[in-house]
Amino acid sequence: MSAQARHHSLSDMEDGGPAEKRSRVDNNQDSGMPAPTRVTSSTGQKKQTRKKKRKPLPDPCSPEDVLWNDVVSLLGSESVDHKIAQGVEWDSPFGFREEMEVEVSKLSSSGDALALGPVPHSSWVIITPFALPGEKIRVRVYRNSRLHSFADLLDVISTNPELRDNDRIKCQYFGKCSGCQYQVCLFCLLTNWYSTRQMLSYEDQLDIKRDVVIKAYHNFSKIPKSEVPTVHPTIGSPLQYRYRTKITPHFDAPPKRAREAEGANPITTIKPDWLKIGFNEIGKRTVLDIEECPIATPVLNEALGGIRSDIIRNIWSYKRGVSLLLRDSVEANMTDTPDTSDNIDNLSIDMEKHVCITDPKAIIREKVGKKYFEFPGHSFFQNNNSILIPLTDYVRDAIFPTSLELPLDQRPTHLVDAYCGSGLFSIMLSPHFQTVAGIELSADSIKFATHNTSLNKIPEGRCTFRAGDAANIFSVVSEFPRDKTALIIDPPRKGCDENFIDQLVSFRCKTVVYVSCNVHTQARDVGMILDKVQKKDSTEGGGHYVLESLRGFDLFPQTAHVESVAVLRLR
Ligand SMILES: C[S@@+](CC[C@H](N)C(=O)[O-])C[C@H]1O[C@@H](n2cnc3c(N)ncnc32)[C@H](O)[C@@H]1O
Repeated sequence: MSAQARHHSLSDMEDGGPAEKRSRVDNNQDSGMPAPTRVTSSTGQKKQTRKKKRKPLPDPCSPEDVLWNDVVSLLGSESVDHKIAQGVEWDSPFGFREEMEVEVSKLSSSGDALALGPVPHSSWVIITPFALPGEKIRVRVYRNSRLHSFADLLDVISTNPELRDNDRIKCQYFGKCSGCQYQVCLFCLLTNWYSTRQMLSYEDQLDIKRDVVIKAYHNFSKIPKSEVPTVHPTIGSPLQYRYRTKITPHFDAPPKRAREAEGANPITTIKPDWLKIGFNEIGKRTVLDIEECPIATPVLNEALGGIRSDIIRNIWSYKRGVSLLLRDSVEANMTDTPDTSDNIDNLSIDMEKHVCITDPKAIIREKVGKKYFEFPGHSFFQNNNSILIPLTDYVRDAIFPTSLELPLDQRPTHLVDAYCGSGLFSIMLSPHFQTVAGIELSADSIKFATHNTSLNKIPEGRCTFRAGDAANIFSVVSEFPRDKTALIIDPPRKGCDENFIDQLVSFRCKTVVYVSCNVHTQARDVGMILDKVQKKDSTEGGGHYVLESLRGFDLFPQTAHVESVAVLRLR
């Protein structure tokens, strides 16, 4: 669900009480309809006419669009088409703060409960957080949209014992905190990203994430069903709590009235009531005070206490709110040199000494298997270290499938790493290639990707990195032997642009492994690649891609997000 949609804004809550709000929703302002215009009738009385103006439809593949597809799938496309033909798809039967009981039918791709409205409004969908399929719930509507309304969960009247076990919830802030939304890369801010799944067993979480991958390819890839492989079970994270290596809690500066009441600015050790240091409260713009975050690594939680005390002591000196950065870093140990052999077997990282770094300019160090990665605190690195060996091994095995049993002289020798960050895939897989070329937009990350090749003593000249738009890599690697080249793509949430895809289609190397934290844009891009390659193949020859495999990786346990890996092979 979109951040916009979930965060029923302060104005929703503050400007006017329920009655005023109720009339606003009845007038369809919240549902994208314009305010009624007042005209004077022949009797001199004012009456209202309504000019219908449609709200723009969501951008394809946006979180709103993903949700709309879930709504259509629950209502059935015939019923939806019928409502649209009647022009009533924005006419919600529900008013602001209207309460009702519904039964949850399924979960949306962002992890919210979808229910049909109570009879006679069962061709309208109600969307609520924290409830599970099969549960009877009481909800209160706070916003209407196209054939659906968003509602707060008031009560779970009857639970689904097959799915829900509240004893599994390990976080005291569960149900209130939207913190994870603020802990991921910038593009993840566009989506709601919080811990909604703790009441589920881990196996159920993995199954649900597999369904998200299936649905994404069904709704967004435009690939014929017969050409979409059976999605493999989601690979679980070795750590399901204490895994996040980066958190970004925040706090507001003292409000004016508190400053005035305080007079001077004394140093204090007692936290004023208004001071909250943590993550946003779900559905609000207020901060929820967080003393520990169970999905963050232990060193971050240990540091959080001291950081909070420092803020409390100096709170009166802050003129503005602050967003903090806490990153888990392996302390540099000169006796612990990176492994230079071609063996990238996993080593336990438990022996490492970890520290919490808060300076965005400071260098963070992570260890993945036997390799080290250094990068500035402000730059991108995957946030769940515990699953990086399974993930990079999986990508390696996709490029060198044992099932193909290729003779040595036909094995891939060249790797292209698009959107390479500070070189994770390039460096982890470098022992298996003669030549690796990476590209990445952030010049800082590229500086560190190059540094990481020396840090890991990768033979000189094997890995080269350049800063720039990913599409620029194809002119650099034009001499690579296509039948022995593999391409890894790991773009941000918005996916690849069409220029990149066009050049990929012309380049057409043997294997493409597409890793993505947004399976919906991945499905769209993979569909486009297959389509464009097929058209080119039918006119120019050169082979077409098949979508060989699809699988989710749980980089984000306890949240609704899934990392998806698609493997394309040229035939
Ligand atoms: C999901 S991260 C993956 C990074 C890396 N593969 C890793 O696993 O650490 C996506 C990366 O794409 C970079 N990026 C964003 N837009 C880009 C573009 N147009 N061209 C190249 N890189 C881009 C971002 O800076 C970010 O480092």
